[in-house]
Amino acid sequence: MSTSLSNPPISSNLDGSSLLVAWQLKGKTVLIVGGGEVASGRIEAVLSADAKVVVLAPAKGLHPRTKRFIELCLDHITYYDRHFSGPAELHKMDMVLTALDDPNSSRQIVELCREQRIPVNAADIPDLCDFYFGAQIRDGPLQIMISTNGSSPRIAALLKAKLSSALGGYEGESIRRVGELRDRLKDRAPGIGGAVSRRRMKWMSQLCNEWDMEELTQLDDSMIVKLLDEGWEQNRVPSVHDVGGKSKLRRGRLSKDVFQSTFQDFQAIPYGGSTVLPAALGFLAGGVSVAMLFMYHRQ
Ligand SMILES: C[C@@]1(CC(=O)O)C2=NC(=C\c3[nH]c(c(CCC(=O)O)c3CC(=O)O)Cc3[nH]c(c(CC(=O)O)c3CCC(=O)O)/C=C3\N/C(=C\2)[C@@H](CCC(=O)O)[C@]3(C)CC(=O)O)/[C@H]1CCC(=O)O
Ligand SMILES: NC(=O)c1ccc[n+]([C@@H]2O[C@H](COP(=O)([O-])OP(=O)(O)OC[C@H]3O[C@@H](n4cnc5c(N)ncnc54)[C@H](O)[C@@H]3O)[C@@H](O)[C@H]2O)c1
Repeated sequence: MSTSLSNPPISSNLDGSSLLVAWQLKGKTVLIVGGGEVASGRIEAVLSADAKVVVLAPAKGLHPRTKRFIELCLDHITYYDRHFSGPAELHKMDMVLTALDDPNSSRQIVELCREQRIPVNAADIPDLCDFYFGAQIRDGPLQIMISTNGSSPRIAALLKAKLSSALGGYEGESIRRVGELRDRLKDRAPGIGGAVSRRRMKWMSQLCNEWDMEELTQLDDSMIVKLLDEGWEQNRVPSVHDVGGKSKLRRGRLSKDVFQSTFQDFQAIPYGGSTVLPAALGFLAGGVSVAMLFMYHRQ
């Protein structure tokens, strides 16, 4: 299919789904009403987002996991042993989650939240929710949420198991290391928008395309410095081996087309000095790499 800038492709699936975002809760306060098993999952989810949590539920209905969280996370959870008592409970809340065995109370709490424009989820009444939870896979900064938009939470849970088993276990660490490199790159070449931003984006994308994801877990302090000195400063992307790491060459890891297109995009970006020498060297290195990949594929 050919595309052009005047006729860019847009999704044909524009309605009937929900907005998927990574909501930032650090420093915010979340009220959880209810203390059963569902509430315990909510507590875990908001704690992983560094929120302050207020739990409101009679002690006699607490699930053992909810109890454990309350006992272990004293710094993060404020617990009140009582039923929801009215609008004053919502004071200064940034989000409210109800997980009750009493739909009437759920409904009332949701209405109060609406009046105060506080985003709310009621575990038992999807129609009243501002947002749904989903099945979650977490590995450090990697967060995968599977949502069936209210149609089949069980299938979301089953898909989670399927997707988890397809992961290698190193992705979270790769992402953490790349995050560190991105921060250091922004320190070295600061600025928002414009040519420097475009050049940073191309360089980062090319690195992630060319290195195997598992290789990225090796990015320690000294490799990061080398990458920036010998890669970024010289307008090239060294291999993991070039900066003192161990290569992990896999069959089919990078197609010739992908390599050539990212490499050409990267060359097209101007930077401080002359682009002729690095471009020529890059072209030579690119040619050699493509030839090596080609030979590798033919073995
Ligand atoms: C994904 C997950 C996340 C989580 O809760 O953290 C989640 N439900 C999970 C499990 C699960 N929930 C239920 C079953 C029994 C099987 C079944 O009913 O199908 C199972 C299966 C199990 O336990 O394995 C019962 C159920 N769920 C809802 C209602 C009310 C209703 O539908 O009316 C009823 C009672 C229905 C009734 O009375 O008949 C409603 C919602 N549940 C959602 C999320 C939202 C939509 C998400 C989506 O569609 O993707 C939504 C709309 C609101 C919300 O909760 O935000 C979590 C799996 C996490 C994991 O395993 O990782
Ligand atoms: N969304 C989901 O994933 C999902 C999954 C299963 C069940 N559900 C629904 O979620 C609800 C909660 O499920 P559960 O298994 O945790 O139930 P549960 O019966 O174990 O827990 C209910 C909790 O709510 C407390 N409670 C009741 N009224 C209250 C009030 N007015 N103020 C404060 N606390 C109050 C109870 O003391 C108890 O701690 C149920 O309605 C269930 O149908 C949702």
